Amino acid sequence: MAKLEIRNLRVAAGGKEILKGVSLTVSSGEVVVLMGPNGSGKSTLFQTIAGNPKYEVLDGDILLDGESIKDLPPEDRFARGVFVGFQSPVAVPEVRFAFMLQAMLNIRAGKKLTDPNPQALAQAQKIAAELGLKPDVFSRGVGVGFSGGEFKRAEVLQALLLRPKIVVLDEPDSGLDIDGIAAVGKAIMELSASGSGVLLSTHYARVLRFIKPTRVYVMAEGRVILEGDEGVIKRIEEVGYQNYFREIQKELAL
Ligand SMILES: Nc1ncnc2c1ncn2[C@@H]1O[C@H](COP(=O)(O)OP(=O)(O)OP(=O)(O)O)[C@@H](O)[C@H]1O
Repeated sequence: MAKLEIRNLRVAAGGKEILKGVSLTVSSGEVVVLMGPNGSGKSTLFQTIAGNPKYEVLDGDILLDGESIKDLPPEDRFARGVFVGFQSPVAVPEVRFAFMLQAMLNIRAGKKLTDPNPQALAQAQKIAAELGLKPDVFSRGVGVGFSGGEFKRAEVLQALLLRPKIVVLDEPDSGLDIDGIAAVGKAIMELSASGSGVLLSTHYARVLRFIKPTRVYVMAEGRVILEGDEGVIKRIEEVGYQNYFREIQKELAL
């Protein structure tokens, strides 16, 4: 049973404090959804979980299975089983996508980066087909010429291959056509059913056609202001964030 715990995290970037005390958890088998208006701090949280050095932790902690990973470099967090898929992944033209997948699996299996791993590649191609990812991406540089939807599918492909303890996905439904959302939604449920804990951000209730969230957190201005269930996502979609915030303020005042 794995657990990622974000404890009262305060984070600065570009000289200003962006996260102002964020706490949340995600455990094996859970699908936890993070929502919040543009600029509320969701991507900042995910970058901090990944260990991007541009994001400075001022206070608080990130615990994996009770141990702090806050000061570990990104590759060690990955090796311990934390996989983060970004909102706008970067292209790495020098590395073929097939080589990167093979290298990731080799690292995890304690093999050399360059060891041939035909079974892994065959498995990756099978999953890619299920995700609707065209076979030619394997021979291209990582992300080179990938469409928005191909980027998202490629990230989910990596998660499905690796089966990490914790999968963090920043807007996995953005840029996807409806078949892509269905394929990625199915993959997210499969990941949680097989024991990964999934934390994802989204702006839209349409994901609910394909995923069943365990819990929903809502962020505003660098803080988690609310924890609820999928009803929160539906209500936000109906009335918008600002009206929703006014509604819950009224409720809290009653
Ligand atoms: N490296 C940085 N330097 C300066 N400001 C930053 C940096 N990274 C993020 N910010 C600021 O922090 C705030 C939160 O941004 P963040 O990308 O985390 O929001 P978000 O909730 O993911 O938004 P969106 O829904 O638009 O993706 C924004 O005001 C953003 O401009």
